[in-house]
Amino acid sequence: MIHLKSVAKRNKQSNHEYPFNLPFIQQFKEMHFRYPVTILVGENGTGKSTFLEALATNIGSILIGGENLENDPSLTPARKLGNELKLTWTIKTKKGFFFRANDFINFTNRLAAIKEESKQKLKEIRERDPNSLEVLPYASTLHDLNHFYGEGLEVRSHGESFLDLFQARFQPNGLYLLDEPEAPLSPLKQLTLMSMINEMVEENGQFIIATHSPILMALPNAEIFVIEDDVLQRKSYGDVEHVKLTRDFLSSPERFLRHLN
Ligand SMILES: Nc1ncnc2c1ncn2[C@@H]1O[C@H](COP(=O)(O)OP(=O)(O)OP(=O)(O)O)[C@@H](O)[C@H]1O
Repeated sequence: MIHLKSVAKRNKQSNHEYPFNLPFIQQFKEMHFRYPVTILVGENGTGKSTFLEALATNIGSILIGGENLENDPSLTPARKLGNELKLTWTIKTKKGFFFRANDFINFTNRLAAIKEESKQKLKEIRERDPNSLEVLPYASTLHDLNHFYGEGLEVRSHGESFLDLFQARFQPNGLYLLDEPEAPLSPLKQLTLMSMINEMVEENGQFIIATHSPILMALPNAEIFVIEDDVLQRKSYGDVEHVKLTRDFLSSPERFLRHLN
C-alpha cells in the first residue's frame, strides 16, 4: 500500500543556511513513492537524515526515542525544510513512526528510568497506604511497559532490543521512516528485520528507509534512489555503488587491503 505518494519542494528564494544549503536539498524538486518500500542511499553527509527528518516533521510522525518532534530543538532546521515540502497522500495514515538509530540508546535509557521511577513511586505509596488508588497510574505504566517490551529493552543487547522494539511497535497500515536501522544489527538480524518489514508490507505498511546496508537494499517490493551528483537517481540493486563495492571487496579482500598502507 502506498500511503504517501509524493513529496515536492516548494519554490523558495535562495537560502544559504542549513539545511537549504545542502546541494541535494537545493536541487531537490520532487520524489514519487511508487513501491511500498523506498530505499534512500547516498554517501555520508549527502543529506539523507536531514531529508527524512524534514519529511517526519511535515507528517507529524511519532519520533521513537527522541523528544516530541515538535519540541526537539535539534530538529529546528529540519522543521523549516519540512514546512517547504508539499506531500500528497493516497490515504493519510497516523500510524507508524520515525526511527533514528542514534536516538535508540536514549530511548532504552528513558524506558529504564521511567520503569525505575514507577517502581519507586509504587513502593512509596504502598508503604504509606496499601489501599491507595494513587498507585494506579504507576501500575498502569509498568503494565504497559511489560506488555510492550517484556523484561525490558534495557536488559537486551542493542541489536536484540532494536528488533524487540520493531516487533512491539510495527502495526498494519503504518508509514515508517527508518534512518539506518541496520546500525547495531548482525547480517543475520538484518535478515530478520527484512522479514519483519516484509510482513508489514503484506499488512499495508509503507517504508522509507535511509541505509548503507547492501543487505537491506535487497528488500523486495522496493525502489532504490541514490543521491549522486547531488540529485536523486533511480537505480537497480546491482548498480548501486555500495552493492558493487561490497561485492568486489568480498570476492577478493586482499586486492583492497593491499592499498591500505
Ligand atoms: N544541525 C546542523 N547544522 C548544520 N549542518 C548540519 C546539521 N546537521 C547536519 N548537518 C550537515 O548536513 C550534512 C548532511 O547531514 P545528514 O546527516 O543529513 O547526512 P546523511 O546523508 O544522513 O549522512 P550519513 O550517511 O553519514 O548519516 C552534513 O554535512 C552534516 O554535517
